[in-house]
Amino acid sequence: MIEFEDVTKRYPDGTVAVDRLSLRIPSNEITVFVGPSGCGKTTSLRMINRTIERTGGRITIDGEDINAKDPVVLRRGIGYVIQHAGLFPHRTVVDNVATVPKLLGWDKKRTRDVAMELLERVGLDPKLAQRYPAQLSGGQQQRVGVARALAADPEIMLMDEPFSAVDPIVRHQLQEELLRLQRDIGKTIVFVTHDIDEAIKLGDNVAVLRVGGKLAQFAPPAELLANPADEFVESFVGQDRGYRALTFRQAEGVELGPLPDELIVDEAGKPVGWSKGGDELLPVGAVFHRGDSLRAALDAVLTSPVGQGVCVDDDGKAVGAVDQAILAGALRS
Ligand SMILES: Nc1ncnc2c1ncn2[C@@H]1O[C@H](COP(=O)(O)OP(=O)(O)OP(=O)(O)O)[C@@H](O)[C@H]1O
Repeated sequence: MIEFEDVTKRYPDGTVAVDRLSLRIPSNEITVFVGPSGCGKTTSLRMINRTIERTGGRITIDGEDINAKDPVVLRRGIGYVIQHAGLFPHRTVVDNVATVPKLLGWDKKRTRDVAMELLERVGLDPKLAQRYPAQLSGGQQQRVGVARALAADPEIMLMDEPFSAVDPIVRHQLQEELLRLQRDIGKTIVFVTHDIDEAIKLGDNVAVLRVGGKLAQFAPPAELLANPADEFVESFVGQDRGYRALTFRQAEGVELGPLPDELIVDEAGKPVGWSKGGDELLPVGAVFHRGDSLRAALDAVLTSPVGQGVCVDDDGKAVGAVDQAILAGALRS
């Protein structure tokens, strides 16, 4: 656990970037710092690896004050990923990933093996290993940045707006991959973003900061959406928070109706379209799985041309349908 106790950062010009911040960042989970520009997110993050020194309070990792450690030793146990990846332009991809293992004096073979394995883990084709950063797309560079931060197998990963500089589609992919990776590696990740949707999607816990570096709320995303602590948090999480809160409600409890006769399925039972009587088929619309959220179920109903959302099992076989009336009942409960 990383604990902030009354942590303050006052820059030499008098700016108070972080003001008596107290919070506990649980191990092996993703904690997101979110808030408007200038609210002290980056300052808070960088005080953890002491690339910015706090001016008041205490930060401990597993009970030990980080100031009791040599900063170089401290940073070896903490991976750091930044916007635009910050790769070394004159080193190949594999050499970039191998940066810290080389500093630690690992032998060549082990270093290379670990670097290649990590490239694969973050979803990069091994063929890219010998390229230089400028020969990669922005999304690929970010993946290399994540692989480099993971190379020495640190307990903690600090990620400062790592996905802000890529387009929305790549950003979505990188977010999904981070969640997948985290299911395997279970690191303590502290992630900074100004995007509340990203915070809600990635965070096990979200710390909302307000300008002046004060903590407005620290809570799991579902709690943040359901019970914003004050007007600032409420306006920051957005107008459609009720709808977005459905992301955290399981569709599992929704009673499925029978498959309508108009739904045409193939021989494996997978939905192929809605029959209009003749040969023409209307598209199925979005489908949802049993374990999906109520938001996915609602989306299926809204995108279905006949107002019936199709539920499928793990093999893609249609197992039931829901309509507005069934969903309305689920929402009321
Ligand atoms: N070296 C510095 N000297 C003086 N003030 C600074 C310094 N670095 C940052 N600040 C100020 O501290 C406050 C917090 O900055 P910080 O970069 O931590 O915010 P942020 O929430 O990460 O912002 P953004 O989302 O825009 O990156 C801002 O008012 C900023 O201008």
